[in-house]
Amino acid sequence: MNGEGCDVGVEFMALTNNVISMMTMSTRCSTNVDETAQIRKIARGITQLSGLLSLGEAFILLKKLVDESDIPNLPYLHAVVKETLRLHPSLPLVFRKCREDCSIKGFPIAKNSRIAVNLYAINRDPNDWEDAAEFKPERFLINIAINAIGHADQEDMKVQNYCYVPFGGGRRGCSGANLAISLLHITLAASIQCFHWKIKGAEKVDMEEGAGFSVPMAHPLVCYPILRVNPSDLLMIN
Ligand code: HEM
Repeated sequence: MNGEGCDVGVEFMALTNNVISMMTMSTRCSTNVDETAQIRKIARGITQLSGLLSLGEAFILLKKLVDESDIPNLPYLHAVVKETLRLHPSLPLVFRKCREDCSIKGFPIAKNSRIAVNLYAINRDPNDWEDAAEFKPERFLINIAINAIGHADQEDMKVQNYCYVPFGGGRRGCSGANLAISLLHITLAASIQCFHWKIKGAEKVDMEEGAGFSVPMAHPLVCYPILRVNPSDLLMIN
């Protein structure tokens, strides 16, 4: 599952990207808490072992339409969303005005200067990220595992150290980050659970980046949903 050359990874990355641009989609409100813990453990195991290829199948093991209560048990989904936002932040540049004279890495910045902070470059800095330009959701799984045994979450440290900044940072950081993340997870999870995605006219998604302030895809993603599981059948099981 390493690298942007991986078909499935790239497909999902593009799909996640697409979901990011559909942030207005509403999410279903969860009313049921189905404690199928064993099934969730199996799903999680499969998801971790086989990566994205099995994600849809793992979801089917849940035997119900995935909802918010399942999201904490889907580490690979978290990892894919995180990695996609790392490589393709929706807002690659943010701007600040300096309130006083300062210096950044030895460069003097005069009071009232306007500076652009390159989030895109920070998220791909090879000093902070191994194989920085590659799509490797697994890098976040390692940290989830570390977290599970009670050590500090390295990715949280990266957020604190401003190495991972898809939502900007500081006082003017994105105030919708939590909402965005939860919408992304649930929308992506349900899209994967219920549909196979066929890419129009290609086997692989072309992730080449085009020109523009938001660094859009050079070749916009067009894909067709093919029913894997009927969502209303899953809802009836609930
Ligand atoms: C994946 C989805 C999203 C991404 C990647 C994203 C990213 C960002 C970034 C990079 C900034 C600039 C932060 C900075 O200057 O340091 C920002 C600002 C902001 N975002 Fe988001 N955002 C997302 C979704 C949302 C949503 C869903 C909402 C609201 C419901 C939202 C509300 C805001 C607001 C109000 C600001 C301005 C904050 C300020 O200037 O104080 N964002 N966002």
